[in-house]
Amino acid sequence: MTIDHTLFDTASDWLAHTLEHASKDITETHTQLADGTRINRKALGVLEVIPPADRPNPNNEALIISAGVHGNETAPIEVLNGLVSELLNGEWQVACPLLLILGNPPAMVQGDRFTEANMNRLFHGAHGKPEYQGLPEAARAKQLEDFCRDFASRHEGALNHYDLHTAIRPSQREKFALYPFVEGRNAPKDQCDFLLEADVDTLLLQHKEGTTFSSFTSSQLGAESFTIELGKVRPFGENDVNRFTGIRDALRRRFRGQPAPAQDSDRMTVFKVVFEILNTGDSFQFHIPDDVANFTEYATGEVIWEDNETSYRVGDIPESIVFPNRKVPVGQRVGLLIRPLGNEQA
Ligand SMILES: O=C(O)CCC(=O)N[C@@H](CCC(=O)O)C(=O)O
Ligand SMILES: [Zn+2]
Repeated sequence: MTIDHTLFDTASDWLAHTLEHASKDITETHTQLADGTRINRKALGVLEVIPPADRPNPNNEALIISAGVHGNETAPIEVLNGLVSELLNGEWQVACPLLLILGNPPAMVQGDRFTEANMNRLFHGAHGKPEYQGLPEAARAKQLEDFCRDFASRHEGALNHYDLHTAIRPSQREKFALYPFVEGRNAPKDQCDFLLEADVDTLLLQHKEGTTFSSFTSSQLGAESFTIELGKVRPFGENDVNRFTGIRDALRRRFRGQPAPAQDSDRMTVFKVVFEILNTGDSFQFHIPDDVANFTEYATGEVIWEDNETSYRVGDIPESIVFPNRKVPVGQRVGLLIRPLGNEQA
């Protein structure tokens, strides 16, 4: 492959460059591909890709794609890096503006979810809270917000953001997406069809605004945004690439501005979040075992968590757990309880 070395110095690709320079400040660099596409390396792990002005953008859109907001969620990082290599290698031409982000390079080097604080709780302005001052993840979350705001202001067309993750636990539904809550907004059919194209057949509707990256772009920038869970956390090099061809091919198709293939929308299973379990402090007890899979269902009456004031029991309709994780700081999410959409009675 031919690589433009003004972009990545002597590194073999974008990911190698990002890992090599993870703890350094690097300057913005601009380059142009032979076909006139401009590529701006805006900061470490952040590329803006701008097609020539006279190239049609048939889907009339601008895309923000992020991976590695959690440093140990490596499969989507490898997918995005592979697409960047294809583009730089001239294998296809890009049709729409792209902002491509590898979120947390120092955590990627360590192979950890984060170094000092969970960056996906620091968006939507949360990075400014006093308790996060001086933490690297707070500075990075602010920087990424600024890049996204600037990108949104300079490019026309529908703004979309897909924040790609993998989950800590095994999952009864391997691939699923979360739709951030915005009052009055419903997930559009074309977005659900894109998820199906990417082999993501389960959608969780959030019930309130959060401090995740996708919640920020959705609420503050008016983007159609999703957090997408694509499988299970594994170290670099240990991912089965065959499990990620759906998202790779669907993103490549969007980057190229090609039309969406038809989908059978009935294949999408939709859940809504009914309760966000938070670590309430010293007396908090979580009754879900550490090794339980995402989407494990709990029957009516089962006690899920309790503290000195509250005992949370499943209501008249069974509820399933997603993202169980007791090892979070006080005030943060220990898990989500969900129900299939349509079971509205209870
Ligand atoms: O497996 C887990 O427990 C976490 C996987 C993960 O990082 N999920 C995201 C979801 C963000 C959202 O709710 O949109 C996260 O926890 O940040
Ligand atoms: Zn994650």
